[in-house]
Amino acid sequence: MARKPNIIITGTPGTGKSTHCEMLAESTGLKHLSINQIAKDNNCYDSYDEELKSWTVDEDKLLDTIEEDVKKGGHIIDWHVCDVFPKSWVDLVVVLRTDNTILYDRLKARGYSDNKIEENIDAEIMQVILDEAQDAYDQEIVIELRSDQHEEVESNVERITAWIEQWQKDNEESED
Ligand SMILES: Nc1ncnc2c1ncn2[C@@H]1O[C@H](COP(=O)(O)OP(=O)(O)O)[C@@H](O)[C@H]1O
Repeated sequence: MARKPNIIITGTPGTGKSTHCEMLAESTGLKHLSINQIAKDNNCYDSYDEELKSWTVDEDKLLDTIEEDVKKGGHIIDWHVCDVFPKSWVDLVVVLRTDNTILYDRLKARGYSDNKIEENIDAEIMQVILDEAQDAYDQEIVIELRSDQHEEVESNVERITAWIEQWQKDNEESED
């Protein structure tokens, strides 16, 4: 059977990663890997950041935990960090982008502290994650999609689904 692609859905917290991943997993049958949840379930942490009130992830332990599964293909990786996954694992990187004022409201609604909101809004303005994605992976596989409005979730998912179908066709052909 043909291999299925691995896709990273990344972006600043609140841009809509898990919303997109859930819908995409439903429409494609690819498996949604919520990295925050996996890190928590497998205790892949190394230290606690007092200022941000969150744990920092032990990336080596995290990669060891998911390697065997991800290498088989067919996974949607959902995390705000994208540049730690080996290039050979990754077929497409989607960076979600959200308008600052919309993102502010989403993070406020989530109950984030002012510090944490400010840090995330600054990262979105500076396009930190897009830069990281473009530095870590080939330009052709990194795409940037808007995630301001609900309708965009659906159109983005359609676009990624079409990309997956094309990828699978191309890969079947190259197997002949
Ligand atoms: N494109 C969008 N339009 C409107 N609301 C959105 C959109 N994407 C996400 N949301 C909402 O924003 C909040 C954060 O989305 P979520 O998927 O949890 O983000 P992330 O996983 O990137 O932190 C949720 O309440 C979600 O319903």
